[in-house]
Amino acid sequence: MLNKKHIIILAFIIVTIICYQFAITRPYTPGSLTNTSGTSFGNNNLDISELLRLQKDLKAQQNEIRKQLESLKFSVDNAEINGGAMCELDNNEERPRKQKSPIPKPTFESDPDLLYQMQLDERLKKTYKDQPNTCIPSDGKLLCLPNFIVIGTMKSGTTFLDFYLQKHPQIAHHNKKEIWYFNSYYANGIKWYADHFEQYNSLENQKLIGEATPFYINNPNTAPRMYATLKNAKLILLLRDPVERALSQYHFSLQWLKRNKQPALQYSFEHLIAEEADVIETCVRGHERYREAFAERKLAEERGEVDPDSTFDLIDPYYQYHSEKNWTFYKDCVKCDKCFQNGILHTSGHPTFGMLAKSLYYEQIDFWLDYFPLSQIHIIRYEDISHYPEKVLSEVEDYLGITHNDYGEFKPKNVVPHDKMGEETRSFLVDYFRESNKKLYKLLNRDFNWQSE
Ligand SMILES: Nc1ncnc2c1ncn2[C@@H]1O[C@H](COP(=O)(O)OS(=O)(=O)O)[C@@H](OP(=O)(O)O)[C@H]1O
Repeated sequence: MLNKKHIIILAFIIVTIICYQFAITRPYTPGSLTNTSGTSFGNNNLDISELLRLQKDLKAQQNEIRKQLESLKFSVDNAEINGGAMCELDNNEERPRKQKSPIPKPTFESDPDLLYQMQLDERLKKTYKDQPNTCIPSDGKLLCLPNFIVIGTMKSGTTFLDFYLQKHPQIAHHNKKEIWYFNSYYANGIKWYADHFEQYNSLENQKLIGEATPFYINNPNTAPRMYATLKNAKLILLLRDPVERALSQYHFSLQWLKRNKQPALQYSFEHLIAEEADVIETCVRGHERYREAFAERKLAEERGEVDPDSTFDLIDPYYQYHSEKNWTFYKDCVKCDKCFQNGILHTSGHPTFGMLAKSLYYEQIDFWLDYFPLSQIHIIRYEDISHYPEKVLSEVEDYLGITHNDYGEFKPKNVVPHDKMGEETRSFLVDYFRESNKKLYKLLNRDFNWQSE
């Protein structure tokens, strides 16, 4: 009588023979034997109908072998269950009985299609990304653009975040943190933009691409351009207590002007913020007057009181006063109709401009919401970076759909040492940002716990 060992050896021999059979009767793969015109291939010179007949025969043989294999496996399994009990008695060992289902489940041996499907699934998994595909074909290669973009704000830890994300194994390297494509170099085109990032020639094992330009958030051209180019990109926005952010920008500006051999700033922080507050007020007020006057003019034209071809002049004393100063950010503001509507002065990227305006977060985000939904903007509270850097990074990783990385020790980046501001200035600024902060907390349904009182 056959014992378990014999059955297993026999089964092994049979399986080996069957595997050999499979190897020589592999399933027909479209494209391997025929071309699109249906003509014959190779040295055998077989025609297509003969090939199809052969394929049918092989499939039938294959099915027959598969059936035999299943019944053989079934009897081996049963013998193993029964024989197992005997072995337990022979060896006087306690061994748990195997709970085998009498109906065999499909395995690789019994179903080569299953093996193929699993291999395919594995391959698809490798190329699957929970990220928008931001690659386009160009000159026979893939041109890949960012999947995520840190859009601001200036002086809120963007260098820190970018530095550590660049250490993540699933993030591609860039040749610089701030590319300024959407605010300043848009005309250079996407090839120029893509050249700043490590590129790939296949979707397999592709990394995520990202950059961090803090001036994107406050430039009125950026959101529409970004929407037109990368409307599915994941956006990241860091926000710092607006009062502290403004002071940090001032000190950074002093340093920047020196480093770039520019004339030093003539004014104190207090002087600049007072002046900017006046400009913002004027700018917004000036635009309101302009709109009112323009509406009146249109009515007068309709009533036939004014010749529509005559010029429409609005002499606003505030407007004139600030225009004469030729401030870049005032000119930007004049050009940006949408900014006026939001009551916000969008400022140029120059570090000395917009110490207040860049801290009016609600107004800036409100503008972006015309292009991107809030769910597409991951917001980080700057103050959490120093207290919980691991948490901040792991939340970013979750948002980007990448693994949690061990970054080692965290160190602050881009630090500009400076003194604290005076109490009077602080209370002016706290007051100045109160309304905007309130609206921000409501919009994001989140209390940033900045010094509001
Ligand atoms: N880990 C950590 N903890 C606390 N603070 C940190 C950290 N890393 C960077 N920083 C501070 O972030 C400020 C620089 O921000 P940015 O890199 O966004 O500046 S920039 O806009 O790119 O110039 C700058 O703030 P100031 O020093 O007040 O100017 C940095 O000191």
